[in-house]
Formats: sequence, structure tokens, C-alpha cells
Amino acid sequence: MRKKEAHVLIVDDDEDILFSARVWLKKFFSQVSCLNQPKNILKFLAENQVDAILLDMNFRKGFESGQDGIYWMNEIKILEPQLPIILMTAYGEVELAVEALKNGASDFILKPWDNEKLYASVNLAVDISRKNKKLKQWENITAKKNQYQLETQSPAMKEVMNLIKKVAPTDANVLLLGENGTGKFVLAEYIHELSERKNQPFVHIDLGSLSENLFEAELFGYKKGAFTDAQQDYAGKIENAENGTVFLDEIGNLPLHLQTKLLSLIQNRKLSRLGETKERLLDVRFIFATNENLQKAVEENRFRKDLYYRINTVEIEIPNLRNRVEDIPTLAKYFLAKYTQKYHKPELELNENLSQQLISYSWPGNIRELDHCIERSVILASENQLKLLMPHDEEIDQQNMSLNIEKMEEVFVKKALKKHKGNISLAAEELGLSRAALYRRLEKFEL
Ligand SMILES: Nc1ncnc2c1ncn2[C@@H]1O[C@H](COP(=O)(O)OP(=O)(O)OP(=O)(O)O)[C@@H](O)[C@H]1O
Repeated sequence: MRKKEAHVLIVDDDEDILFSARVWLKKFFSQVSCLNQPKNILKFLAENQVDAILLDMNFRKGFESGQDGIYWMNEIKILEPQLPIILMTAYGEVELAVEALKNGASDFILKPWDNEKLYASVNLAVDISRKNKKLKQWENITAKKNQYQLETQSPAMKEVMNLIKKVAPTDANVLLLGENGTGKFVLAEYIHELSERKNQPFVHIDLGSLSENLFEAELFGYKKGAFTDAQQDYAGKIENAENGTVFLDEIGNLPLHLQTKLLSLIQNRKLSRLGETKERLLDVRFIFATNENLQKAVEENRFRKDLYYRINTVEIEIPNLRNRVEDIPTLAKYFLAKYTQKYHKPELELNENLSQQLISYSWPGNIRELDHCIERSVILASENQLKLLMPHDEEIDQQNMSLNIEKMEEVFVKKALKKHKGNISLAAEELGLSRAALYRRLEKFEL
């Protein structure tokens, strides 16, 4: 019979009980640990993933009321409310054990126990625990999904999402291509969340923000003394992702000599730290991203061809925002809700006109630019009605930062008049002024 992948913890001060329970349960579960002092339980749980606990009810000689077990059960529940706890009790404590069941114990077994019953009870607890964990993982994914707006109406983006769902559960290397701000990081993290590695680290290494002379040490780590400043052994970022996912962003920035080292790592799954000859086996999944044309980089001998073909097992091209205009209103509404909540603003509406305004802009900075545009508009909204501070308005804003307020006012008045083709009422409304106040300014600026 194949052992179930599960970690069972037995806590009892009687070494004989620990021994016999361990020997029996080891037949069925991959890991069985023992503690003979309950005071070590919390530390153990903080350091280990446990699926079920078998807990004695009495630990102090002369105190056989079973209260010890109840006390420790409550302590465990504070740390891990979902963890199934099976109490081990002598016959006289059954009443108390029943009470404990009502308060969250998952089962109790009588000592001396019947082996089959012990197995059945622990097995059920492990199954419950797994179900709870799955539920939690699912909740995490949903939370992650809610953290971003991943629904799409755009045919191009639908294709991307379908591909992502197919490739995520595999260990295939993925290369995400797309302009700045199209959501490469967001999607890399989503791939990780949908994979078997979701409970392991997701390590983002942005080669665009690291200085080139730090690349090797940061990525691969180093041995003490490998160079002057190497005061101690240091595990690199890739090693820190063991069992998880490494997201290597701006991969086009990797210098040629490190491309060779990365290629060897991807091929052999072995890594050696700087200054070290020994190789360490490594289990990581790689996701890469760039906004550069890597094929061109290959033609120009700036990027190794063999590395390119290794990293693009699955290549996903993320569309620019202007090529997925269907998603602009949904994304804008998502950011609107996010920022009205963040800045404690009243509910703001994105009406049809405003949506059109957003759709007709080209968004060279993609989702990031839309995000910033909505954030600024929300911050500056003074009434319940939203007015968009579009990026070109911001440009004017910035150009005039050094000028005085009066000059800025003139620019805005001119813009509003131009936009509304001289219609004073509409321009005044857009500027948040009364008609009279706008007329006063027209006079002042001799317009
Ligand atoms: N689907 C989305 N839902 C909500 N916000 C998003 C989404 N996609 C991207 N964003 C936001 O847009 C910004 C840019 O996203 P991200 O960093 O993933 O893009 P990128 O393509 O990796 O950018 P760069 O190439 O500049 O590193 C971030 O603030 C991110 O939160």
C-alpha cells in the first residue's frame, strides 16, 4: 500500500505510546513526528507543515483531569484553527473528550487503542486537513484574482488567458513578451498561482533594475571570500526560489557570459555559487519576460540563440492596451473602485462619455498608465462627478510645474474652451467653475 503524503504529529509524555503509535502510523503516512512535551508543540507547528495531531490529554503526574489536553488544544487552535486534533484519552475522561469535540477536536480515541480505529481516525483527519488546505489555496487564488482584473472581453487577451491556463500547471519555461506596463509581472504571478508550486516561493528578479556588476552574485549567490566584499556565504535569488518559480524580468539585459551560466542551469538544473566548484541541484520553474525583440538580439549576437530556444518553450505575446480596447472600461472601473476605496472618496461613476474618452486615447504606457490616470483623477475629484485627468493633460501640468498658478489656470481655461468648441457652459462645467467665474477669467486672460 502506498503511503499517503501527510505529516502526522503525536504528542504524549509516554515514550512507549509515542513509539507504538509512530510505528503503526508510519505504515500509512509519509511522515510521523513525535513530541514528548506539549510546550514544544507551537514551535514545532511554526516550523513544520502538519496535517493532523494526535494529542494526549494528560501530561502532568497527579493531574489526570484531562484539562492539559484541552488547554493545549485551545493553544493550537489559536495558531492553526483548521488543523484537525485527535485527543487520546483514558476511559474516565470520555465526558471531557466529548466536550472537547464540541469545542473543535476532530475526534478522540480511547487508550489502549484499537489499531484499525486509530488509523481510520487519523486518516479521516488528514483528509479533512487536505480539503481545508485546498480550500485555502483556492481562496488565495481567488484573492489574487481579485487583486487584479483578469477577466477579459478582448479576443486577443482571451487567447492569452487560455494559453496561460494550459501552460500554468506544467513546468514548461514560459517567455512573456509585451510592451512596458502590459501586465507581464501580473501574469507571471498568476501562472505561478495556477501551478503546483503555488505554495512555494515566487521570486521576481528584475534584470532591468539590477546593476550589471551585481547580476552574477545576486542571481547565483557566492561563497565566502569569492570576492573582497564576500564576508559570508550567500544564497542567490534563484536558489531562494527552490521548489517555486523564478520570474526573470527584462531577460534581454543579461550579459552574454551569464547567458551561458543560465543556459547551463536551465539544462542541467544545477547551480554553483560564485567561487564554488560544487554544484547544487535545484528545482525551480522559470518564467521570463522582456519588451525587447529577442529574435533581433539573437541576429545581432547580443543574445545566445540556444538560450533563446530554451526559454521560449511557450512564448506568450501580451497585447498592448490599444489592441484590447474592449478591456479599457472594465480595467478603468476596477481602478476606480480600488482608488475611491483607498482615498475614501464617494462613489464615482465612469459614464459612457468618459469610457469613450479613455478608449480613444492610445495608452503608450499600457495598463500602468491607465492605472495612474485613474488614480490621479480620483485623488483630484472634488465632487461626485469624475473628471478624467488624461495623460496629455498631465503633460501640460508637468510642463507648467515651474510656472505660476495663474499661468496654469490660463492653460486649463484655453484647453476647456478648445475642447468644448467655445461653449461657455460646458467649459465652465468641465473646469468646475460657474459661468460668471469663467467669464471673469476670460476677461482677465483677454481671451
Ligand atoms: N490585469 C490587471 N489588473 C489590474 N492591474 C493590472 C493588471 N495588469 C497590470 N496591472 C497593473 O499595471 C501595472 C503594470 O503591470 P506589470 O508590472 O505587471 O506590467 P509589466 O508588463 O511587467 O511592466 P514592465 O514591463 O514595465 O515591467 C501594475 O501596477 C499592475 O498592478
